[in-house]
Amino acid sequence: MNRLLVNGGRPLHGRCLVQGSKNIALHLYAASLLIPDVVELSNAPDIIDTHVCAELLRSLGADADYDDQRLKTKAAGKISAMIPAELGGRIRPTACFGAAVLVRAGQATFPLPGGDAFCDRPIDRHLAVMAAAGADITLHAGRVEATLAAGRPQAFSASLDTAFGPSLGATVTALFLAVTASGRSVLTDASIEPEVMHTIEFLNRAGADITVQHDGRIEIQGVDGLRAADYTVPVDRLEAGTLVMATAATDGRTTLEGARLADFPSAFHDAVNAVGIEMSDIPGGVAVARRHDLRATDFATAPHPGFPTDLQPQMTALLTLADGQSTITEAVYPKRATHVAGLREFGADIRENGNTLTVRGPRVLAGTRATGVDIRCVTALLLAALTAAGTSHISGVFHLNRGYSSLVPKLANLGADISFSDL
Ligand SMILES: CC(=O)N[C@H]1[C@@H](OP(=O)(O)OP(=O)(O)OC[C@H]2O[C@@H](n3ccc(=O)[nH]c3=O)[C@H](O)[C@@H]2O)O[C@H](CO)[C@@H](O)[C@@H]1O
Ligand SMILES: C=C(OP(=O)(O)O)C(=O)O
Repeated sequence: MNRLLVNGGRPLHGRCLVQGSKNIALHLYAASLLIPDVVELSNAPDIIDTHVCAELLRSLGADADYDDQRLKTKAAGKISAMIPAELGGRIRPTACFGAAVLVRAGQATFPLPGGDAFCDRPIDRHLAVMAAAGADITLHAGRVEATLAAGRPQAFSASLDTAFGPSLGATVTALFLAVTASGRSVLTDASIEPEVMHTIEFLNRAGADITVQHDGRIEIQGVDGLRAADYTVPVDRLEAGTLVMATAATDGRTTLEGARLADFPSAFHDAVNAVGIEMSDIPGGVAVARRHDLRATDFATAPHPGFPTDLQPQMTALLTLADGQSTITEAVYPKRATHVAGLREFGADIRENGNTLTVRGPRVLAGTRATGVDIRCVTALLLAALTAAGTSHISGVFHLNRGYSSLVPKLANLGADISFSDL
């Protein structure tokens, strides 16, 4: 079933449960490799990336069993230094896994990151942090080889800044290298994405000594080892944000169970509020509905609590329905515009100039055939299809399944006319 068949124009109504966060879960899976004892991660989403990570953990010598939204790991024995390309090349936090392997095995060889291919995924900050922790590093034929001369990371100081702001992934890599390093490490310009904050909370629960200072510095006092821990993967703010936009796009009224207003970054609230979407905390979830007809707005993606880059394609789709001209600036991944061609197939009026998209609306979208080439691209096309007049065929379901466990049945339960198709 590699296509979606959508008959658009049906408002979404009702309640649906938001899944556990893909991007937080992936970093927790990598962190579990640091812990020789049992780790239980509950509310772990049943998505392709979870299964790839479980297989990766097993290939490295750890136990990893996924069942009923729970990943249980035990990395007690010898950890292999080699992350295979066919697994590490399919997910994004590959260098974070590489750092965990380096800590456990004293050496690591890993491929360049996979995940969505909407633009380059540089790892220079990850490698700089590994070098600062005492690793010798070579990069050859798309593989990194890292060896800790002392067998164990040394304490270090590092900035996690990039030309596009603090690196989420490199901050997690730095945390992994510092938790059991000999001495006190200091991270500056560190990312404060929820992925980082939850990884810190999880590691501290496992016995790490990590403190986030008022000025944003992260200080890590190395400990001798980590102990068994469990953690509940928090709500997926990206699935929740997608459902907020799907509700507004179809002029529906939904309750997103398990979510709270505090789960969404402040810039997301600002943008949806400007567009005319009402969100409120109610018992058990967040209620969503339009406050008035959709209005154009301008926004830029930015690190947390900025507008998330992973919701930019969906917001672009929504703004095609809004009255007026919207300007969208993609400042985290300047080339993240894979959704534009597909949205134009639906009749959207979008101009692209560098990292800026200009959307003119409102457009009456018409059902079409379109192909999604990455997770949020296919999600944006799905949003367009939910509102378009007539039937749409969306290809690229694989990408959807990488990140959403059951978005399609959820939308169907809310009243969308959507199904999988072989056609
Ligand atoms: C801050 C931010 O929004 N990070 C996003 C990033 O996380 P992810 O961890 O994948 O990427 P980073 O946060 O590290 O990347 C942020 C920016 O820094 C650059 N960079 C990164 C590492 C490095 O060594 N050198 C370098 O230049 C990247 O190209 C990017 O432009 O992609 C994920 C998937 O879309 C999103 O969920 C995250 O929200
Ligand atoms: C781009 C994303 O993830 P990945 O990097 O895992 O493809 C995303 O979650 O939107």
